[in-house]
Amino acid sequence: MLTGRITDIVQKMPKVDLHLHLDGCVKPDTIMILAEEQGISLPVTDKEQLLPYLQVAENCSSLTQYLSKFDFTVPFLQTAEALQRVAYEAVEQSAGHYCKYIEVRFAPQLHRDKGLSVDEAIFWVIEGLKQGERRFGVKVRVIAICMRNHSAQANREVIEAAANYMGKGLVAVDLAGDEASYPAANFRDTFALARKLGIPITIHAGEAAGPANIYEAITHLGAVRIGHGVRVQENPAIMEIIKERRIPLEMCPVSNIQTKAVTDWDMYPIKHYFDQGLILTINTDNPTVSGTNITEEYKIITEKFGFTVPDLVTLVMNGVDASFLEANEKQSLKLEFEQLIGEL
Ligand SMILES: O=c1[nH]cnc2c1ncn2[C@H]1C[C@H](O)[C@@H](CO)O1
Ligand SMILES: [Zn+2]
Repeated sequence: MLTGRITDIVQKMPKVDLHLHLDGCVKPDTIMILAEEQGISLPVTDKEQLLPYLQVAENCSSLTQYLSKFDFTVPFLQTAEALQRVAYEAVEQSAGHYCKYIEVRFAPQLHRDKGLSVDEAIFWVIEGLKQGERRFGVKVRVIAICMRNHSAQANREVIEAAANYMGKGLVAVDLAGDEASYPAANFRDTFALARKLGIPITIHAGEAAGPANIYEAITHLGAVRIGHGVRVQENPAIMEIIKERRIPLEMCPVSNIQTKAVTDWDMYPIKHYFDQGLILTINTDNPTVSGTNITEEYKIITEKFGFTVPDLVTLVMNGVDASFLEANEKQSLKLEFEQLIGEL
């Protein structure tokens, strides 16, 4: 158990969340409302019963099983109103955990069943996020995701639309989905276009497949951050490159255990990576799907691995440093964090 003091610090500490999926943080209440509004019938009548449809079970055994939860939620997120609403609520939820900056990611191509264009999907998500930004005082940016199981053309559309929103709320592009079935090397052309258009890149890698994907992501796709990267230790040479180049890993502890990036908490290499000098950031991935929140993530790693308060501060500040904000914005955020941390 953590002492009261450290629990208090974990709670009140200003935080960032750099790896947060929009469709992974929809509240059960909101699904009930969206179902009613959109005339979609639900398999259950109250929100407690709804939770198992949205959240992975204790015995989740793979990333593909984990990803199946999104099949339930995504059909509710096909309109401008729904996207705007869940984006706003993502900010609200993060604000409740003292997040001062978040990067919300989503895959525009998953939200087009009712006729939205890629551009419109991005527009409405940014609208909701901006509304949340103003209301809750959290700085927010968006990351557009290309999906591994989508065509090169579909992913090209995402990159092209993302380019139009650079400087207008969007800061980067990503690749997500079934990593084991679709290696990073399949996406060289997609991310060559992102580089050509000057869009920063983060890539989910080393979660459901080995470090070769991490190597591919940083050397060929141009990733400057890695989503998860949990399995990098399987290749010490690649781990050395990640360390040498100071590539931040967006670790999402609860999700990483659920997807079986490692078998269990005893095998989770977070403290080892930290002690080795890798640049780690702590994030939620999918609060609803994983049944987590950012406070819980910090609590768990502190409890299980003995991170000290100065370690936690390092992890938080790593997040500020690794953000895709402009240099001057990052500098102001850093100062704000230093001040807030000093007051703890
Ligand atoms: O942890 C993840 N790994 C790979 N793909 C993921 C993860 N969490 C969510 N996704 C997928 C499922 C969502 O529908 C999609 C867009 O947010 O991204
Ligand atoms: Zn993710």
